[in-house]
Amino acid sequence: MLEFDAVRVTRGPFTLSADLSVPKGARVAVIGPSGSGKSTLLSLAGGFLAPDRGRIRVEGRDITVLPPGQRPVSMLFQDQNLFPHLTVAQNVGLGLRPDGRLSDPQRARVAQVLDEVGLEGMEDRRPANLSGGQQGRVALARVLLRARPLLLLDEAFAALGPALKAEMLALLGRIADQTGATVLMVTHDPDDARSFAPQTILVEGGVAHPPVPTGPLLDDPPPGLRAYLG
Ligand SMILES: Nc1ncnc2c1ncn2[C@@H]1O[C@H](COP(=O)(O)OP(=O)(O)OP(=O)(O)O)[C@@H](O)[C@H]1O
Repeated sequence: MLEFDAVRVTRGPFTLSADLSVPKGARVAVIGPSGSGKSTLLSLAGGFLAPDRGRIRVEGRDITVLPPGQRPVSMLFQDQNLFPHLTVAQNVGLGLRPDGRLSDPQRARVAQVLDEVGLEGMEDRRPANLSGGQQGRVALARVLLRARPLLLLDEAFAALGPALKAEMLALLGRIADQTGATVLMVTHDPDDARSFAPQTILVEGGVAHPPVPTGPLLDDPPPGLRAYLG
């Protein structure tokens, strides 16, 4: 369970309020017009931004003042957060030990998750020598290895073509099943929300609304969302 309890944050002239909870293991899309505060909501959960008011909890534990690295959270951005000078195996291994000094069992576990995401035989390559889809798999392998309770994606697959994006969403779904993670996914594509997320948080007019069923929301959107979806 992820809770935003009477959270409020101001960035210049912009204020976002969030008073909502997301059940454990849920898959939730975060949609809303550009500049409405979707990334702000994820930054609050990830610890990259501190609220002015309110508390944030994951599975009952107050994480409001914890730094990002100590939160039970993994976050994926569009650039996949890969280090160009490290190999695939080293990039994934960082999910277990930030200093990269893995024990033999940890190394075996890295090899296992690389197999699970279809990257067997690519352990020693560097990110520049991988396709976009393979880079996405490396990032997802790290998420799988970390197995944190909360997974945040900020338009992580927005740059991928439709077939590859569908493949990544399917892999993400398998990883979420395997780890039991709660997933919040910012997307501009209503089809992603429909296919991946039974629930959606609408961010609009300075408010992150509690999650509602995705289909009915998109079938009959409120005026602000309708204008944005076109
Ligand atoms: N570092 C910052 N400093 C001040 N204001 C910011 C900062 N980052 C974002 N904002 C403002 O906060 C508001 C919400 O931004 P946010 O990035 O959360 O929107 P978004 O819904 O993710 O937008 P988009 O869909 O375009 O990525 C915007 O009005 C933006 O101008």
